[in-house]
This record gives sequence, structure tokens and C-alpha cells, in this order.
Amino acid sequence: MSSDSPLIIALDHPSLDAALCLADRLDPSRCRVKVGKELFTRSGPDVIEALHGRGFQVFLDLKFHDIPNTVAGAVQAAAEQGVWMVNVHAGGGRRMMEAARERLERHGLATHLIAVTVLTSMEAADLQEVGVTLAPAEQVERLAQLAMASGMAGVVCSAQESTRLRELCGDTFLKVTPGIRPSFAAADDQRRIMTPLQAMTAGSTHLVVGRPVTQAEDPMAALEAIEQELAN
Ligand SMILES: O=c1ccn([C@@H]2O[C@H](COP(=O)(O)O)[C@@H](O)[C@H]2O)c(=O)[nH]1
Repeated sequence: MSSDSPLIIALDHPSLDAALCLADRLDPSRCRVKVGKELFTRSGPDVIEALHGRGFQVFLDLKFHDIPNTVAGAVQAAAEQGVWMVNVHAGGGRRMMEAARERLERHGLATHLIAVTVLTSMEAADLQEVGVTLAPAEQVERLAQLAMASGMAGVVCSAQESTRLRELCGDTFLKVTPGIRPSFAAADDQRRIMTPLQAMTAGSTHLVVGRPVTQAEDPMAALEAIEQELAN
């Protein structure tokens, strides 16, 4: 089943059962789901199969970052499992991103391939510690332009950068934005955040939401509050 919703719910659960328990309360026509490092490391491809069986489109968020040949193979393996979206780190560079894209093209695999720019948990001081002296927004611009030139379908960035990336890279270039915090939610370890409505207004194409929904006392009520905010 495909969904028109911009919402992607991050299933950052410690077990397959816990993730499926939440997924069973979600409607695949109203959101997509994201499988990240913890869940995939615990459950492997079984979780992808189980979510597909329930009708969900899956974003496999493993942020591949390695030499070009290794990343191309990993992206191919993900796409052959039928995931809707997969990602690599833009910091792996042009040759790595091109190798991944070419591998998908060569095998006729239609999975959306996007690149992570600067993690939404990072601010200027974090970048400086790893030797990046540009402000986060400037580094995101730089990596997004490299990702576009390398044939990526879009990027992961914070919604704070979506407006600028829409100007630089166009409307159809995907801006997948975690760090989404409705007004009722805590920021947690996220730093570059926006509310769902602010993010959509800024030009995000997809909103990744994890803890504000999955850790809420009533996850469905939290999800509906976000849908309501967007509808308004
Ligand atoms: O820059 C990034 C890239 C990925 N993520 C992932 O998105 C979710 C966000 O979860 P919350 O609970 O809503 O903070 C999580 O799976 C991250 O691994 C990100 O946050 N920032």
C-alpha cells in the first residue's frame, strides 16, 4: 500500500515484537515507517518482511558510509528487499554516492536513494569538534548540492534547512526531515528541530517522527494530534 502522507514513523524499538505491536496500531494508508539501526540489528530483514506484509512502505535508515563498492552492495541488498527508501551518508563522497546510484540503476531497482547531510542532533559546536568549521546550515547546503550532483533523490536534513534547499535543489528533490517536535514534545537529544507545521511550511517533503509518537502515553493520540496540526 502506498501513502500520500508526509509522515514517517521511526520504529526505534528494541525488539521485533515491540515494533510490530506499534505498527499494528498504525494505518499504512496514513503513514510510512522507518527501520533504523537498533531494530534492524536486532531483527534483521524479518522486520522488513513483516512490515511489508502489513502494507507499510519502509524507509531503511542504516546510513551506509563505507567504500563505494561496499555501499553499492549494501544499497542493492536493501533495495532487493523492496524497501521504499534507503540512505547513505553524503560525507562518503561523490564516488560512493554515484556507485550506489549506478548499482540500483543497473539492476532496475526503484528504491529512493537519499543521503544524510548533517545529523539533526548536531549543532555548530559538534561540527567544530569534528573539524567542520562551517555552520550546520552551510554544511548541509554543501552536502545537499553534492548529493544532487551525485544523482541522489534527496537528502536527510533538518527542517530548518528545507527552505534554502528548496531554492537550491528544487521542489522534487526530497527533503526528509527528522528532528520534528510537536509543541507537546521534548527535544531530547535533537538540536535542529521544528514543529510538524513549521517543517511542512518550510518545504520539507517528509517528516520523520519517533519518540513524540512512540514514547507517548497514547501513541495514536499523539499521531492524530500531528495529523490535526497538519490539516489545520
Ligand atoms: O539527522 C538525522 C538522521 C536520522 N535521524 C533518525 O530519525 C529518528 C528521529 O527520532 P526522534 O525520536 O523523533 O528523535 C531516529 O530514528 C533517528 O535515528 C535523526 O534523528 N536525525
